[in-house]
Amino acid sequence: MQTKIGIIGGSGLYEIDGLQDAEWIEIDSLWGAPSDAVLSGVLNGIPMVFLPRHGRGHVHSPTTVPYRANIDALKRIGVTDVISVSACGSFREEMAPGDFVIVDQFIDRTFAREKSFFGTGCVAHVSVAHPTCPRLSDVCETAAKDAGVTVHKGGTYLAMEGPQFSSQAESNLYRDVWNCDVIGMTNMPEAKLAREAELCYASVAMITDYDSWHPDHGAVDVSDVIKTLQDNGTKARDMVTRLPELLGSERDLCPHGCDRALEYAVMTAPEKRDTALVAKLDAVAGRVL
Ligand SMILES: CSC[C@H]1O[C@H](OP(=O)(O)O)[C@H](O)[C@@H]1O
Ligand SMILES: Nc1ncnc2[nH]cnc12
Repeated sequence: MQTKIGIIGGSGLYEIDGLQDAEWIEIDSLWGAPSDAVLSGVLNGIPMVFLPRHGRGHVHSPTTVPYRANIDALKRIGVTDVISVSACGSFREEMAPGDFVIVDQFIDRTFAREKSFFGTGCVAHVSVAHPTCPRLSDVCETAAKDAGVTVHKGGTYLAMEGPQFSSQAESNLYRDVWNCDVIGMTNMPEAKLAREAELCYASVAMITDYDSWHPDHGAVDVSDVIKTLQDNGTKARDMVTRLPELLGSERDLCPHGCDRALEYAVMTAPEKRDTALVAKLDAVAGRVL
């Protein structure tokens, strides 16, 4: 199978460099309109698409990002590997602004978003015990290191609803009691939906601030985030240009089973399935329905 890379760019990453034959393509999704068109092209011989998570011009809030449409659109156009790049606050002194963290766990505290492609008439339960793909995460780690970034391998991402930042009490809870490493507002339900769509998913957290726990840094505000956003975006674009060579153009089955997540997940008896929902699931779950 041919690798096709999908980059979801968060705050500070609204474009990527070096795509050949690049064009913005509108993708129709049965799950509504994606955040924006996708920039589609070829990078170092491998097809790649880029989707700005908040849309060009930062139109969507973390709550209103159309997560299902985004993942469905990427699956629909043949993406095999999704790399999410996000601006995040840090709960660790050593994970400093400008560093990247390769996230491998999440605590999902979001509550105002649709979190599944499945539901009444087609129920499915996938495992998200290990929500990111280790193979793809390794590639991101190498690419970021090669781009000269200080990289921390592994970290727990607290996904909050937002759009307001956390209170100091919440920040302390997430850091001291829940042992989280970074905080952001967008990787959930994105990672869960990628798993439902049988896509390999890796998350690169670009640290912009110390949230609100750090005695020497005070409470985070958007100006803190913006200070490192531009530099982080430059590093992320460098990292992205290194991904194709590391991933390779031919792709075997994922050794961690991301691409087979639905194998035994669908519970609803075939004769009881809702035909309209099954039709909507053509790209995400057509393989097993
Ligand atoms: C601009 S600060 C808060 C905003 O930035 C992050 O966005 P993304 O995850 O898409 O990089 C964070 O999650 C918030 O949405
Ligand atoms: N401290 C923070 N909390 C939530 N999302 C963020 N994005 C960047 N910094 C953040």
